[in-house]
Amino acid sequence: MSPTLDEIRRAPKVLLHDHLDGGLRAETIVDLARECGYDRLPTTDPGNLRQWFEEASDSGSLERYLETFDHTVGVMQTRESLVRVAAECAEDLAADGVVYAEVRFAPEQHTTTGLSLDQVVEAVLEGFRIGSEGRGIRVGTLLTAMRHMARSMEIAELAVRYRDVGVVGFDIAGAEAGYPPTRHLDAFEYLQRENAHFTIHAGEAFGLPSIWQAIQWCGADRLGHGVRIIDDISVAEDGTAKLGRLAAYVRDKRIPLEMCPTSNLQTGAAPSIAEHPIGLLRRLHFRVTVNTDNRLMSSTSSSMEFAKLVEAFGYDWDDLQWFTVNAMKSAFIPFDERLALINGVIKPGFAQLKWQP
Ligand SMILES: O=c1[nH]cnc2c1ncn2[C@@H]1O[C@H](CO)[C@@H](O)[C@H]1O
Ligand SMILES: [Zn+2]
Repeated sequence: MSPTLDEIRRAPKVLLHDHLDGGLRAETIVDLARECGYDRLPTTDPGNLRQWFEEASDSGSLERYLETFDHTVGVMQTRESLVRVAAECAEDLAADGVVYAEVRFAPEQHTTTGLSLDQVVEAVLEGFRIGSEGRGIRVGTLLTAMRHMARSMEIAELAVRYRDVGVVGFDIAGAEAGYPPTRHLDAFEYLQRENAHFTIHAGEAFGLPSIWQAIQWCGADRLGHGVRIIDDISVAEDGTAKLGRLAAYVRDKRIPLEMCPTSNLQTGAAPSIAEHPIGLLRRLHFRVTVNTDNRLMSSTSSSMEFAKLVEAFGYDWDDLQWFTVNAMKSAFIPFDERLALINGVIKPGFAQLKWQP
């Protein structure tokens, strides 16, 4: 019997790729816009607004997809709004059965009314603390630098400054084509010298050169999306696969792929769930993880991403546990803490679901 959406919601899940400014509740956007006088929302009806985000994000282009963030970022410019959005994020993830999450956002985008980068980070950390308390979830924060801007070194330093109080890593995001990761090489080299962890959005809207740079020039610990790694894999008619040197390196080194199936359909990175590279990459035992990217824009959740994969690929509980353990192994928190979650929470949780009458 394949796992149902309701059962999947009860499974202990791990989420490594989720944007804070891509996961707001529509009601909250409307409230915050009213409070801060933001008057550019396409509609102030929460139901219509939710639908607007989903449709506007479904353009087949990453650049157009990213335009919708003007509205979420636009209402996240005060300490109170950042605390609220982060607290609700933790609550929503916990309600979906996520036990460990790494949520990312770009501090540099939240300073238009005068907050300092430190104040922005402190507000978000406070919100995650409030929203996680007593809900059986742990939330780590990733600080993102925008790849078209030139503040990555500052943001990398910010991530190191807050590493002991909830920030677990660093990322770059934004339009990929025209903005290769090597533009930010100084930031990545600094993080490596500081023994800090980072992931890079690569191989989503641009191909193998972006993935190659992220890994071999910048030293990324994980890849955000990384779907285009399939351009370096050829599959014969009998199903046997031949890996090129880069794909082989990614698999041999167990470099985690933060895959986000629904988001990829919207930005045109994959044609359908059934044809999504995740099917092949899972079969070839790449270290694949399953993520939401932007729950608002994609109208999704961790459970829904899993449910779609179950439907398209016939995955069972063992597959879902494999994705989940992969994600926990790939988290940026210390090894002993990852192990404790795998053995103390994830394996017992899945065992209970697998053996229920
Ligand atoms: O899938 C994606 N690819 C690249 N950039 C993204 C994606 N989703 C969101 N952002 C960008 O990351 C910023 C910080 O969270 C968002 O404001 C958005 O511009
Ligand atoms: Zn992303």
